[in-house]
Amino acid sequence: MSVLDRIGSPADLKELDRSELKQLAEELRREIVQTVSRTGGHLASSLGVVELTIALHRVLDSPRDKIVWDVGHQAYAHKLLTGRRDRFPTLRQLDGLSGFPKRSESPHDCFDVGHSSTSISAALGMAAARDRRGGDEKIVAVIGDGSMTAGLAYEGLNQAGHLKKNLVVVLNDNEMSISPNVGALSSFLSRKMTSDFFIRMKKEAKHLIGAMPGIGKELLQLTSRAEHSLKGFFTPGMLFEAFGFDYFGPINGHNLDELLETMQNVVRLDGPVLVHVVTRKGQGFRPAEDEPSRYHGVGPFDPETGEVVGGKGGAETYTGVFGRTLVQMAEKDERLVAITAAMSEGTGLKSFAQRFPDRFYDVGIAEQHAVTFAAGLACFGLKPVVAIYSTFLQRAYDQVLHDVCLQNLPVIFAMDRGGLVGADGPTHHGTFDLSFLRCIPNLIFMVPRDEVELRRAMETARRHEGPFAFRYPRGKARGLAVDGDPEPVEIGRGEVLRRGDDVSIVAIGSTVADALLAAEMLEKEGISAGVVDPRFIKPLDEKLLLAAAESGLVVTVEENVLQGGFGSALCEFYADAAVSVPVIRLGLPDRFVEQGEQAELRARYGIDAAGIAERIRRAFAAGRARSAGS
Ligand SMILES: Cc1ncc(C[n+]2csc(CCOP(=O)(O)OP(=O)(O)O)c2C)c(N)n1
Ligand SMILES: CC(=O)[C@@H](O)[C@H](O)COP(=O)(O)O
Ligand SMILES: [Mg+2]
Repeated sequence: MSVLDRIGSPADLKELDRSELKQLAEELRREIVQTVSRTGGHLASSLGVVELTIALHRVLDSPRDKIVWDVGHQAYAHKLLTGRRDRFPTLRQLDGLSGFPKRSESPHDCFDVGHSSTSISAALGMAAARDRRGGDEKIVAVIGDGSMTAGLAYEGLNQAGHLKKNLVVVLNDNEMSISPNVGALSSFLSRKMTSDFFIRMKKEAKHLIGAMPGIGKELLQLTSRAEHSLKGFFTPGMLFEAFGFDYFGPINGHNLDELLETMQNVVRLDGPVLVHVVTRKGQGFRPAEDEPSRYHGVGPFDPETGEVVGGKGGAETYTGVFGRTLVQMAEKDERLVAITAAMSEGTGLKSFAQRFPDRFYDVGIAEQHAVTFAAGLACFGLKPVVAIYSTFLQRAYDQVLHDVCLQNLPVIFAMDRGGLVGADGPTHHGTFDLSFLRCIPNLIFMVPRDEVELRRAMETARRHEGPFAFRYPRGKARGLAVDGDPEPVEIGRGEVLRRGDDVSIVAIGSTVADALLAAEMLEKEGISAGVVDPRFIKPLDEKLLLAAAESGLVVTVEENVLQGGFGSALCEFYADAAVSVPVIRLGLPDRFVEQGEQAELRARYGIDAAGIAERIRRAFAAGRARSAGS
């Protein structure tokens, strides 16, 4: 029987001796690699915190005590130790175990996550609530150095230092976000200390200077000004101490003895404490150690060699088309600059960064800043392209509205992962943007149906002197030829793709292809369906929509929530124009959609070709039944 076989709940960890704990770390890593090699998932981050997870569960009493994981993409060992081993093979599958902590999944998951940098605020809220009701639960937030680049984390630190609640923040520092971590803070944290003695010496020198009666404060300020010669006095701890935290570290996050000793001590302390743990992303699996970005979120791979299976060949991804086209455009238009919030791989900006290093900005996980930074660039005549996942743009809503659109600034929002993203599930589906952007004045919003149209959207956006957004899906494009310079489209002009007398299917973005397939199916059954691509969510092609109504039945299709989405826009327009026509709206319901493959989810929610055809078939069957009855 393996050590892992003996762990039914975290309480069982307390029965193990130290050597068994080390054995457990190995077994957890093996189990994670084996499973993720089949399911895909966030491998490198999870491998990096195996010892930390064991130490926390050994010292704490979960679920009474709380571990608040930031992002939650590193929580696989936590899942395995908290009674979910039998379901682990279903990780990230339809109706399976979530890739992130989820309160509905286990009492050991105390906060739902997926987006970053929430852990300190959430943990502080729990600590404040605990104290109001007079509890003594221990509350620990675990946040990565990448997630510490977000302003939200500092808002939490700031209030924690003020409230002085008992709270432990573990900073898991592996010098990596998805790509190597960026920014001044990252350089500060990774300043290497040469020995324990040296660290202590610096700390004591700082305390000594600061404590000098009368002049300590001034002297400390002086030392910071004389930056060059006295740089060595400053340790990462000073930053957190300034926020009112007691700082411990840096400690080796793969040394269980060191971790256990530190955690045992810090959870007993009063007030906010920060433990700086240094780990290696991908620890224990060579390919992931060597290429942590590649194995951050990885598809199925060979567990022996790490070689990723599948994925190669076939059509290029939308992301690839976007990245390649942006480089091509930037060669000709010097105003174009590109911005990412820590997602240079995911948004396809790697080649742009290589080709135009001084026109590329990775701002860290700081979506709000990314958008306002773009607004500033635009004020000085540049044309910033904010390449961002739809789901992460949610973070920067006010910046889009207040800093860009209100001032009518020419910022381009290239929204990747629009629509259903698949295995990451509800935290990551980009299924709200049609609704939340549609209501913002000045913004032009196009949803290209394929890669040819994506490139045309980019060119249209480049020429437009105001805010312009376009969204495109995760995954492979349609394999169409995309050479040469893209032609712009007329803003607000859609297209009739197929004529039909009985029903008009008005489909937007990636749903257009399915609408065309559905129309073909229906034709064989004697239903003549037209297909219209309105191209723009805003402004609407009113003439085209009026013409669509002439068929006597309009069906809208979108990969977005129905509330406030494209179908709503069409109905509002028909109401305002006093057009009376039955409209059937197909899209996502008013609830969070689960994880699963994109195709599985589209089928489940009836927005694939079969679903669209079936809904129209039913409408005609009901119509026939009605006329038979009258
Ligand atoms: C608001 C938000 N923006 C971007 C992301 C995408 N993302 C997920 S993990 C990650 C890097 C996190 O780095 P870190 O916190 O250091 O964790 P590590 O993977 O290094 O353990 C990023 C950028 C996200 N989840 N949330
Ligand atoms: C945890 C997180 O937010 C990212 O790692 C995300 O899972 C990336 O998604 P893609 O795989 O679509 O790039
Ligand atoms: Mg990191």
